[in-house]
Amino acid sequence: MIPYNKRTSILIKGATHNCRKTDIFIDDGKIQAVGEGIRSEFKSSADFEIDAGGDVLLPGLVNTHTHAAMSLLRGYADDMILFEWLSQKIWPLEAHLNGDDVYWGTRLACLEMIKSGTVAFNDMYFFMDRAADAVEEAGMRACLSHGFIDLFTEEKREAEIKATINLHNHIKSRNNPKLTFATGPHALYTVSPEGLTWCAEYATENDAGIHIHLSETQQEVDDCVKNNGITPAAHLDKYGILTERTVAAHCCYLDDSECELLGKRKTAASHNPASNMKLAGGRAIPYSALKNAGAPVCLGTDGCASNNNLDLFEEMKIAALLQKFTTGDPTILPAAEAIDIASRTGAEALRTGGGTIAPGFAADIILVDRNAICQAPFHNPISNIVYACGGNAVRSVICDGAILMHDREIPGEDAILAGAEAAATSLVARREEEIRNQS
Ligand SMILES: C[C@H]1O[C@@H](n2cnc3c(N)ncnc32)[C@H](O)[C@@H]1O
Ligand SMILES: [Zn+2]
Repeated sequence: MIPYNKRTSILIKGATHNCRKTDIFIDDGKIQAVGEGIRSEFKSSADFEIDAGGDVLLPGLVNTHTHAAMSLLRGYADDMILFEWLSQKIWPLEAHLNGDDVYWGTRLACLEMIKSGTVAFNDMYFFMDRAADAVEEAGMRACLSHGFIDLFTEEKREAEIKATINLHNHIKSRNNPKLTFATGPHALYTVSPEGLTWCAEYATENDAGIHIHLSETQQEVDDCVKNNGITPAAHLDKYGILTERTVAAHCCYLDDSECELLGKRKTAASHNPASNMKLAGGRAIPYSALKNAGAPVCLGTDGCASNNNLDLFEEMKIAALLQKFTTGDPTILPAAEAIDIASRTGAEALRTGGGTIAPGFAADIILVDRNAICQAPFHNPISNIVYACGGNAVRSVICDGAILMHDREIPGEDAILAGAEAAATSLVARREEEIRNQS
């Protein structure tokens, strides 16, 4: 019997780590020991053993920008310009969302993320108490934020403040260390200065994260400079949004001084290359400038309506290729660094305690199939993982010392697929009925 979703003491034997055979012992949700031949020392302490058979051991991946329940909108609206896509298709459909939709959409998203080696994610959406149900049942870690959109009116701002405080209280009441809270000011074009200030102050008072979209398009930059006389990052900084607890998604159009500012504030930039390419944002994140400025760069998928999946293996490859292609420099963002931005830097930004394979770190780890086609030949498993493998090469996932997937099995998968399919069908039907009534 596999003890799914329950903390256990686990001995993993014969994994490949840093090109060497290694064992790893996990207990109390933490990595206790890593090394060749530690099995004799820990054999009697382990409740469960996994024979890794050479599978590649990696830190669990961290998706630093998602709207998980948008998995229900996968394929609903593609091939459009960002603002038209949001205002004509996505927001009118989202107006019909209810808590059950968010529950099923987040269940589906968690299933997809676990299947592709992700253990933690940073999520901004609505009805987030129901997202919390889904995350908890899946056994993952998540930082949850209510998408705060006041559209520059005081009435909406009051409602968003209430929703944010309610979510914070709800998460505290669950008393689950794997669930954390962030304020979620959507973007500078949807949130007033008063709203931004409130989100910044509330997060700082509560030592919470801040999750925001930043500098996704040229339009956002042009409008910000026209309306405020300063660049988007400077605008957010004016209202206290750029902190070391902040994750800013996209960051495509940051200029050098904005990269310096993120570096100074230690604000993490979440790179979402697939979404940027699909929505044709027109520019890749200034990866080297951010890195040189000391700003942590991490990786995210964005929602399933603009990606259209949650596979961070694909995202690592796209990130590496996009940097190489746009800079003309094939040495930029090498494979090991792509894995680093998909795991360690994200774990640090979300303060999960994981992201590194060493004693004392959270037992958030994955095993990638040694016998997958993408690992043949086995010259360089790190290269294979970034440039050849997809998330379906992941065999096992452990989060907080609990097994979430073993040999690609996750309990309840069929019921999740059925529940999500039904929720998506009903959501679109409600929107279609509205369209019929309007015409
Ligand atoms: C939280 C809110 O963010 C919206 N959303 C989803 N994808 C993007 C994007 N690339 N840029 C801006 N907003 C986005 C969701 O549709 C939701 O309305
Ligand atoms: Zn987004």
